[in-house]
Amino acid sequence: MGTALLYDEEMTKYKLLWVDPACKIEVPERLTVSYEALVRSGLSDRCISVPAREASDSEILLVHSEAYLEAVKKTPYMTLEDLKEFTLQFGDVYFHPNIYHCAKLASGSALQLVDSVMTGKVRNGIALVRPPGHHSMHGAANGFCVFNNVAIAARYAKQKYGVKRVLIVDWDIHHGQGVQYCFEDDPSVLYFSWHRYEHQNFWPNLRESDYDSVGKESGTGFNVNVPWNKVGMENSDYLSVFCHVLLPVAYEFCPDLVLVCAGFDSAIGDPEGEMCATPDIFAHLTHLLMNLAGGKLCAVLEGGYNLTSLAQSVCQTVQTLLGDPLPQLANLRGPCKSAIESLQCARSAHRRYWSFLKHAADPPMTDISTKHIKSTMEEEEKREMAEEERCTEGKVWPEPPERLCPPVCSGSVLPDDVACPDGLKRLSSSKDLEPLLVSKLKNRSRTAAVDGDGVTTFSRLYTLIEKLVANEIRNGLVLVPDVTAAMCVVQDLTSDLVKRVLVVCVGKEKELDYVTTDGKVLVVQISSEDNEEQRSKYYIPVCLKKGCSDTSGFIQAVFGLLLPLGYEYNPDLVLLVRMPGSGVVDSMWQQLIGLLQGFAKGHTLVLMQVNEKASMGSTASALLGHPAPPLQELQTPFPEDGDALERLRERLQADWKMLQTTS
Ligand SMILES: CC(O)(O)NCCCCN
Ligand SMILES: [Zn+2]
Repeated sequence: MGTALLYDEEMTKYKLLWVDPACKIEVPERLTVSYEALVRSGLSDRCISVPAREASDSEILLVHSEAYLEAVKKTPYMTLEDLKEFTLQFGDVYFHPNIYHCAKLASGSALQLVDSVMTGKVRNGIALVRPPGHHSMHGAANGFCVFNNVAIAARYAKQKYGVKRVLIVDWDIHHGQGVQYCFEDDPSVLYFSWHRYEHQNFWPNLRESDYDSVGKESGTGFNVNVPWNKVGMENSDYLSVFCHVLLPVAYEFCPDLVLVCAGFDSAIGDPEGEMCATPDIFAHLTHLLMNLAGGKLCAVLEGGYNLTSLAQSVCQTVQTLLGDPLPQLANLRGPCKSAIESLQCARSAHRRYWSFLKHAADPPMTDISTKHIKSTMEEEEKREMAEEERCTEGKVWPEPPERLCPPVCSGSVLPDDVACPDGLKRLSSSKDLEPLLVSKLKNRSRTAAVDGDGVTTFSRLYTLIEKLVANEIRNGLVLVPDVTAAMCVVQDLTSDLVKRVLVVCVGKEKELDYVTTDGKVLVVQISSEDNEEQRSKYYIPVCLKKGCSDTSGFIQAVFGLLLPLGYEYNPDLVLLVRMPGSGVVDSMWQQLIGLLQGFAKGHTLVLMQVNEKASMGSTASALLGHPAPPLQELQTPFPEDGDALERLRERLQADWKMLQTTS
């Protein structure tokens, strides 16, 4: 299924008609540069164009009061003076004779997007709209927003499609207080927002934007705020919050629909955010949400005021929605001190509501919600300040790398008597291996026979790896008689082809004897085996008491450990090995394959034993980019597992900065 794109140039036909420094950045060009970038890059042609429409009164009244709607209805007939007068009652927003029309189109576009996704016409989509929505409230316009597009869409989805649970992810750099107020007592809508806060010194300066606003009454726990108390946040900070706060909660919540308040003022160069995350981060943020709700994701534009980074960020988001390979994110050095404090506060504020955060540490000693920034700046903060100057001063960043789609998505190497799953391209060995390599393989692999077909298998394997590295194929599935032997072979074959291989080993393995210490290979093993004494920087065993069949423990290990490690290690190839008898549940297996596609431009090599070929279909489906089915109702993870994972993280965080969640 495809990706919907909603855009209507009518929404460019309003602008600020008087002098107001707070509002001058909200210009029509925001929409035109975004759309034109999609056209120029060829991305718009790959989307399914869906027309905008006006939201009806009853749809707008799902969120707003009649009094407010009636008042806004009068604005098209107001004189300039009346419009100025009318505007004075609201904060940081302006009105225009045509803005009511555009606000109805913006909300209606969000509803069109929900219809397209919920009826299965498309898998996901984005609506390029203005005016934005997430600040507008029941009876008030605010922060350039007139109607709350995403809040209306959430209520509409519940009413029209009986959606039970809606996740709203707000990655705009401002707090969408309008959304928070709308759903804070509603357990069916989980609202997550990060936002520039600076201890309440940044607009809209609300006490309730802090991490301790967790929702109220039956909605307690369903409002997650992550305040940024410093500017200059980078890709590491954003990914850490996704891995250590949002994703565990989102997976436990198990939404039927994901709505994104897609504001791009959280990107580098934006005058409002003053952050340093690069536009390609949105490729990864989008990707990390795409395996929730069976892939049903609706992104609605909110803010974004640097026309260059806005256009780039929109393209990165759409390209991921279309299923293209992700760009590699280089040198992620882990969250900064301030981000860790925010992370730790948000996790500890929510640990009583979300079993995946149950083992989160206590809040930091320093009370970060005090209004006044500490007078004395520690050494670290001085250094960060210097870092910020350099980063926002420069306001230059590299153009996001091109994300080329390999001609073949998934290749397979299978025994001749095994049928190739639909969509996979069976590889035959293009050439025989050099005798030298064959002899190396012979004495390397422990299986007695690297007999005839063994060598054939190895040469096919080599061909597949060569094509992955050459980006002729995105990913591959390999079925072999003995995964352990094959693992060694792959190590040998890849050692001179790629710099870094992330090996994810699912299930226990007799002995893992090929772990390197030079960092060319990082092995993360998830099993019921407690190989703690063998642990080293590049061999990380994760023990689950009940093994891989315990999906709760498994998903916790994936978000709390595997993903942060993977981002920091930044491999050029991912080798995912499914040990026989691992017991991993198929939906979890597909989720894992989906998530691992975020690394190495999607170059994932899945190694399975022939006797597990029953799982080949679901493996192929995940490799071909189909969204993984939602995980069944997740039980509370076993306490010993959650505890062990926290301890393991604390021990590893000296070597791996992306594992830090405590200051
Ligand atoms: C949509 C938005 O969050 O970008 N609006 C920002 C308004 C800032 C007012 N000072
Ligand atoms: Zn914003």
